[in-house]
Amino acid sequence: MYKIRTYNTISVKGLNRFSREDYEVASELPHPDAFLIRSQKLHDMEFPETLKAIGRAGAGVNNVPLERCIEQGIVVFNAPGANANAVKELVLAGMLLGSRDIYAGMKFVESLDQQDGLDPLLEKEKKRFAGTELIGKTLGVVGLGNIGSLVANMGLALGMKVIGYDPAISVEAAWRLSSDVEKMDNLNSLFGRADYISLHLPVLDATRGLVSDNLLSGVKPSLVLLNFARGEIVDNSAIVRALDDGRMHRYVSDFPANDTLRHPGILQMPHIGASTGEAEENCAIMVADQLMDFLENGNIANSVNFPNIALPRTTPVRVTITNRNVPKVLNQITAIIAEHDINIVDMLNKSRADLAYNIIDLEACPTDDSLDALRSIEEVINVRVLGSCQYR
Ligand SMILES: NC(=O)C1=CN([C@@H]2O[C@H](COP(=O)(O)OP(=O)(O)OC[C@H]3O[C@@H](n4cnc5c(N)ncnc54)[C@H](O)[C@@H]3O)[C@@H](O)[C@H]2O)C=CC1
Ligand SMILES: O=C(O)C(=O)COP(=O)(O)O
Repeated sequence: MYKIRTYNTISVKGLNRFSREDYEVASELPHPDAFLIRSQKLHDMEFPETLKAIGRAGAGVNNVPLERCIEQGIVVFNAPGANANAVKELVLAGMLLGSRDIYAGMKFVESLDQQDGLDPLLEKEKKRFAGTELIGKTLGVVGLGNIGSLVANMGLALGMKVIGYDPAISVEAAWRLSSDVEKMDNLNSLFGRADYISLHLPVLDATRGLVSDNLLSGVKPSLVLLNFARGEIVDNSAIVRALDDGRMHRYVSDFPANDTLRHPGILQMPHIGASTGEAEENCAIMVADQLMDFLENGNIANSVNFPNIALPRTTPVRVTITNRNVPKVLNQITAIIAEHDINIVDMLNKSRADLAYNIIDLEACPTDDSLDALRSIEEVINVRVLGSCQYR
C-alpha cells in the first residue's frame, strides 16, 4: 500500500486517480511515500525517511527545497501548463482592471444608498471612472513559457502590439508563440516601450527583486504592471515610489503584502491565478498520474530536479537507483548485479546536472546481500525494488 500525504486543497478528481486498493491518501498520514501539495511551504520541514516524491499540483516550485530534495534523492514533480489558461484569463481581467477604473467605479456604486435621482448622480459621477482601451497599446511579456506564451498570443488577439523577453525560452514554448511577438534583447528596452507588462517567470535567485527602481526609472506613466508570477520578483517599495511619483499608472498583483495593502494604485488579489475548477482538476490529475507512475514503475515525467525517464516494464521485478552523477557508478552497479548471478533484462540510465537515475529490469528478485552492496556504493543515494519481493 502506497501512502500519499496531501497538503492544501487538492481536487477530488485528482485524488480519485489513486485506487483504494493500492493507495492510502490523507492529510494526516505517517510514513508517506509521497506528498501531494499546492503552495504549502516545505523549506522548514524535515522530511520523513519514507518520502520518495513530492507532487506540486501547479507550476511554481519555489515552496519546495529543491537542493535538499536532490541530496535526499526525492523526486519533485510539477504540472507544467496545467493551470496556464486560468492564469491567462485572470491576466486579461487584470489588464481591464488596470485600464478601466472598474474597481473604484463599483466601490462607488456600492457606497450609494437607495435614493431618488440615482440616474443623474451616476451620469454626473461616471467621468471619474473613465479609462483607456487595450487595442493598439503595447503589451510586454516577461517569461514566455506556458503562461507567458498564452498571454502574448492573447494580446495579439486583442489587437495589441506584443513584445516579449525570455533568455531561456524552450523550443516547445517558441513553437507556441506567434511570430508576431517581437523578441526583445533586454528587459530595459521592454520596460521602456510597454504600456502593459505581464510577468510570467519563476522566482529564482536571479529573478528575486528583478523589478526594481532601475527598471521602473524608464517606464511610461501609463504603465500597468501585472504580477501573476510571484511577489518576490518585484521590489514593492520601488513600485510604491513609482506610483506615488506618478511614474506609472497601476500595479495589479496576485501577491498582496503588508507594504502594498490599501495603496490606491495597487489592485490585489489573494493568489487566485490558478483557482479555477478546471485548473485545479488538470493539475491534480497530472500530478497524481505522475506520482503513480513513479511509485509503481519508477518512471519520471515532468520532474523539476530529476531526469525525465520511462522504460516499459519487461519483467515483474524492477530496481531503481539514484546516484550522484560521477564516472564509474554504473559499472559498479552492473558488476554487483552480475556478481549475484541476476540477469538484467533491460535497463536505462539518465542524468540531469548532479544526479543520475537508473531503471533496471531483472529476471529475479535481488537478494538482501546484493541490495546491501548496491546501497553501500558511495555515490548511491537510494535503491528501490518495485515488485513483490520479500526482504528481511
Ligand atoms: N498566480 C498563480 O496562481 C500562478 C503563478 N504561477 C507563476 O508563474 C510562473 C510561470 O509559470 P509557467 O509559465 O507555467 O512556467 P514555465 O516554466 O512554463 O515558464 C517560465 C518561463 O520563464 C522564463 N524565464 C526564466 N528566467 C527568466 C528571466 N530572468 N527573464 C525572463 N524569463 C525568464 C523561462 O525561460 C520560461 O520560459 C511560475 O513559476 C509561478 O511562479 C504559475 C501558475 C499559477
Ligand atoms: O501553480 C502555481 O505556481 C501557483 O502559484 C498556483 O498556486 P496554488 O496551487 O493555487 O496554491
